[in-house]
Amino acid sequence: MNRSTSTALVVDDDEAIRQMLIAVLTKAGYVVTTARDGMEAVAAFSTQRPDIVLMDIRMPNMTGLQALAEIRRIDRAATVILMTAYAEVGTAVQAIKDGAFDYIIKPFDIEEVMLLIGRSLQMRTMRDDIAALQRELSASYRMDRILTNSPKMLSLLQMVAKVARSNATVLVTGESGTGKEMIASAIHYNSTRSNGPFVKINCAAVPEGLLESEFFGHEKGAFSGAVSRRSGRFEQADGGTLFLDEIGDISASLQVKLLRVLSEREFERVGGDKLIPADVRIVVATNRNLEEMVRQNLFRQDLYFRLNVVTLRTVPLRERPEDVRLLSSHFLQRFASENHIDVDGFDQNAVECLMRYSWPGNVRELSNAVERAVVMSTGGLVFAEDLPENIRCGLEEGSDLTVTTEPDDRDKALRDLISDYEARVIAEALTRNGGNRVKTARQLGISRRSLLYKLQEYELT
Ligand SMILES: Nc1ncnc2c1ncn2[C@@H]1O[C@H](COP(=O)(O)OP(=O)(O)OP(=O)(O)O)[C@@H](O)[C@H]1O
Repeated sequence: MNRSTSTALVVDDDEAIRQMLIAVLTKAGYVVTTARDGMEAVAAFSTQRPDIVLMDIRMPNMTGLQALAEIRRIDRAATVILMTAYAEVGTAVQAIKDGAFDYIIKPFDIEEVMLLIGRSLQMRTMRDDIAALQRELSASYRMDRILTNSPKMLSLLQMVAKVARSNATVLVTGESGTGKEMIASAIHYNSTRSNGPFVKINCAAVPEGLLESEFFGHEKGAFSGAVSRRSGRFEQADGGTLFLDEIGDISASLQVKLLRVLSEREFERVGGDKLIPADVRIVVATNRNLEEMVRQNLFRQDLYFRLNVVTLRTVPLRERPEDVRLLSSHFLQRFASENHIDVDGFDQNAVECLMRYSWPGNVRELSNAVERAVVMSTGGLVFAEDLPENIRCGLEEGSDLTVTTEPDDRDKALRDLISDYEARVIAEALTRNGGNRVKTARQLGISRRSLLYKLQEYELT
């Protein structure tokens, strides 16, 4: 903060102190206004919003403490320094608990006052910077960062917006790489907890024996290796959202403990006996079928019910071909700029490959494929040859579209083999889309007219 433009409000019923502070602060470059009691102070604060308030505690009409409460009601981030006689230090300490920045004891040393004011303004600048950073961060998780042209995804995002407003526990299900974590962060950053922390833990990535301490923290000496007290993710997420990814992977005993926190809203650190309140909104995700796990007694039914207050299902990429085009262009631009490669777009064959492939790894796989293609390209257009081989051929692992040459195929010309393959791909896509030619053409990345032509050519009508 630029000190020359900082504003200060001096509040004291003692005229001499007011004059003295006006003189010193003005000399130091502050713009100073004054008030004679708490009531005037609150009125001045609400119209002028000074950067700092220097206020006596004992004043007529409204005391400094009452005024502090009123000022904090107007702006919780107000910076207030209280002035007090030695006998009132106990009250001043209480005032700090109530949100005052600090206090000074009268009679005070003017240098000490200036130092304190400087420090408080520094803190204020830091706090503003952090808030701006948090806003930026939350903006980067805003829903408009989730790119989609798919009606299914748009209705999912509408649900996300509704759910975000509540405090309900949310279960996000869906295949790997479909954006479950993105949905969880969108819930957090669009909720009333968005200024609190968004803490995540991948339950499958932490060894089973350590997961309980990762969740709840531990006391010093709770187990060998617990050399000091450590807070867990529940504590770190206090006032915010805790995202438990791969929840289907937690042990039976941890399921019991999680159920307890969800119902009682408090927990103990491992090796501790103090109950710690859990002011945390829980979002969990899994790509496993929890219902089936419940049937097989692998997941507690009561926990499943607790987690399943609202379920959001992400949409696999193969069910939203419109997003393949949108996301591949987005990733192309992103990776081109990150790698300083001058790329204009995809060549038509590359687009066809991208549209034809069924993306078992979903958006993550698409992002990796485009990154590779951009890196492999020599600039200009990205060609099919730049894509990973399986995508170039429209194959995913285990695909029944594998091209095998039958004994009588061996004599066929390459052109005929390619035609046979193309006919199979088109027939498959047509079946997948229930015979809808518009959808099939869009998915294959070819025009409707060329689809009709190929249908005739291959007698697929
Ligand atoms: N609609 C989208 N728009 C932009 N980027 C997306 C979209 N969906 C997913 N992504 C990106 O794809 C990647 C995978 O998404 P995310 O990690 O959220 O998936 P996930 O379902 O949680 O995966 P996993 O189950 O493997 O943990 C991330 O880099 C994410 O930013």
